[in-house]
Amino acid sequence: MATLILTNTPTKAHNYANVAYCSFNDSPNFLVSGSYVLIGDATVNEIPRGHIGLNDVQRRNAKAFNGDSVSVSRFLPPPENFNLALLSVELELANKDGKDELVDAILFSKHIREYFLSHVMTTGQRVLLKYNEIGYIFTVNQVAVQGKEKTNRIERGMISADTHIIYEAPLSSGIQIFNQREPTNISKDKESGLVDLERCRLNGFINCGSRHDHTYRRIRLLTEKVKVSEGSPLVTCLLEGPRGSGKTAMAATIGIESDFPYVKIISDETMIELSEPAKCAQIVKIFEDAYKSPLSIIILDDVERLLEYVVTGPRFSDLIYRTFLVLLKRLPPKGKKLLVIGTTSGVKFLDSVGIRDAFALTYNVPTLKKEDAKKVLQRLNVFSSQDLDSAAEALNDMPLKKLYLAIEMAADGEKGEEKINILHFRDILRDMVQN
Ligand SMILES: Nc1ncnc2c1ncn2[C@@H]1O[C@H](COP(=O)(O)OP(=O)(O)OP(=O)(O)O)[C@@H](O)[C@H]1O
Repeated sequence: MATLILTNTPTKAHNYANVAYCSFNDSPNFLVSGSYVLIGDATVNEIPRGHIGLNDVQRRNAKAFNGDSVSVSRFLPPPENFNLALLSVELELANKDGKDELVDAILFSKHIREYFLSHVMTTGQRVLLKYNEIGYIFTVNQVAVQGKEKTNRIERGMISADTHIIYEAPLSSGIQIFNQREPTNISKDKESGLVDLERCRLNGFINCGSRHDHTYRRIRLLTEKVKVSEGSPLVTCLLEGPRGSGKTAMAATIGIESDFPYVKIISDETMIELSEPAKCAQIVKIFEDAYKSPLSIIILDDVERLLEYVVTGPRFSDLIYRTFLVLLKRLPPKGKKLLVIGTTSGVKFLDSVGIRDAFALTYNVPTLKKEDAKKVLQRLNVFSSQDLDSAAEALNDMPLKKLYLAIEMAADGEKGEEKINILHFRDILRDMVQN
């Protein structure tokens, strides 16, 4: 046990970390008041010897002020498993300026696990962190160490890549949490798959009119059929439509909303910088992992891009092509069911090489008609009611991606204004069409 004098963190930038700071000469690996872990590489020269630097939240939690002496003892993790299976926290905003925040539990947990990997969390501890440029504080309510979920005595453990985090946010906190799942309902495989899927619908998933909705319902129905049907254990379908019409977001939403234990997206992004054979190996591995789960969904996003299709030059990868042909026909083992959803904006090409036929069904995801665009604009609430029809008219036959782009560009030029000026919006659209 040692006594150190309390001071600030070296700079404000050091506030957003779950560490305490001390002089290089003072020993690292301390635990303050049973709560804070001091990690070795956080020691900095700006803290005088014999002092310990804590942020505001830590000081308040320790009920101590700058200049106070605090007792600090060396903390040694127990030799047995110390990783947290479960961390339950209460979330609040560090600065309450009246603005509400929507927090995606899956993405937020990923951030916490990466940022605080190997940090020790103790019941009652309050941690300040920054996420998407917003300051949050979480208070640790409950912890459970792997293999010791039933023991109430353990009140601390270390965050690992497998720690499942549960959030509570009182109504008054201004935080709304979504995508929160019970730990037992979700496998690690599904959770990592869901993170990739959530990235495909960063704008959420809103109703884009009856034609989109029709396709969406058809695919939903397919997932139900796969679940209950005694027929083929493999169902394959293709979502085709113009670039940016919303195919990926639709397939991702089907995956996220399904209760299938294994859901994975295969896209160019998930296989970046891999060689052709490595890509094939990864694709085969994903299918083989799916065969182990009773119910799986695999999304093949942008099939022509996965095939490395280019309009000029060597046209596509023969190796990936043959891999797809095999996998789209191979039946999962007995008792396992798989739904494969492909997306494409190059259906003619897929037709010409016989890949389209490998999918049992094809559905269209169209551009927006003006009544669809109006629905989306109403939801986004960026035009005054008298400009709504005119804006929707200008967007007739546009893919959703262009609608979002045009709105973003128009809103950029309207800093401080609540609604977008329709004339400015039309100018932007005209430029986009001309380019
Ligand atoms: N229903 C929806 N609600 C809200 N945003 C959506 C919806 N569908 C698509 N988007 C958004 O529109 C943009 C384009 O969607 P998406 O990438 O799914 O289109 P795509 O047809 O797969 O495009 P590409 O052909 O380029 O692969 C994305 O920013 C996406 O988040």
